[in-house]
Amino acid sequence: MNEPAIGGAAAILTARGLTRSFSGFTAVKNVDITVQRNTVHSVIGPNGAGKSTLFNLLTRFLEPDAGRIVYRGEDVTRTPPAQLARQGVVRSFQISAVFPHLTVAQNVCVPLQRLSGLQKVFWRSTACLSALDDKVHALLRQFGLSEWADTAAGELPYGRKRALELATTFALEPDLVLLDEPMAGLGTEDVHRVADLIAAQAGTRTIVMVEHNLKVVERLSDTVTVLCRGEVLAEGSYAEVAADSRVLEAYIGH
Ligand SMILES: Nc1ncnc2c1ncn2[C@@H]1O[C@H](COP(=O)(O)OP(=O)(O)OP(=O)(O)O)[C@@H](O)[C@H]1O
Repeated sequence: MNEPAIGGAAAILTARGLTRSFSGFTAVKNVDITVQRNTVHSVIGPNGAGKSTLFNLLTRFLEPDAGRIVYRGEDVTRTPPAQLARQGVVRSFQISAVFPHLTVAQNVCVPLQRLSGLQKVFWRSTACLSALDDKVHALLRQFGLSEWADTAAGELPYGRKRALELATTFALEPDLVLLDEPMAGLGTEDVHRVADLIAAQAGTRTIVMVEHNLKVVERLSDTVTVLCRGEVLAEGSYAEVAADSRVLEAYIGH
């Protein structure tokens, strides 16, 4: 059933009044969020602010105690995560798991195969690669992985593995991608490289990102929502929220 366009016509995902408690402790409290199509929307906040809980609620990995979620005009508050993924909401990195014993090219082939609707699983053979060769190699180029095509994914350096996770996520041509701390564990050089990869996708996809690296948030985000103690403390451009004294206090307080 189509819902009235809460959040405006350009909104792709809206949540209203999202609330979730654990054993009497409210981790996410009455959160409203509106994600505009083809923007990068980051969720930041001090440790324990409720970012992961919100992320899990939006991707339907957690049930809300209250509130509703609307995706492209449809109420998805109770939609199972797998169905939401089929509707174009793809979450890294849990869904786009990397298979360590497959090569990088074979890993990219898996989601492409799913997308193309091929019935049989050919990923151990060369059949898949020849059928989807051009697409595989275009994706590998796009994500800086061409020279690693024949390397087993498990042997990739950490930063390249993150690039592969992104490649398999974006291979599914999602309308909305949710990235959970894409810079976690990366060294400075890899942070720049992975941020470049995400920046290259921005504008043609909608990206929601939970991220601790504020430099990356500043560079990539159109909108930033700041959570503190489970509630929305501030929202706006990075410059706007960074200039908000309550945001500074929340970070210093932690
Ligand atoms: N499954 C759970 N059971 C009990 N408490 C939980 C659970 N998940 C989260 N919490 C609590 O909810 C609060 C918010 O946690 P959450 O992981 O969402 O915060 P976060 O902002 O992602 O933190 P971090 O930046 O440290 O990852 C924390 O106090 C946490 O201990």
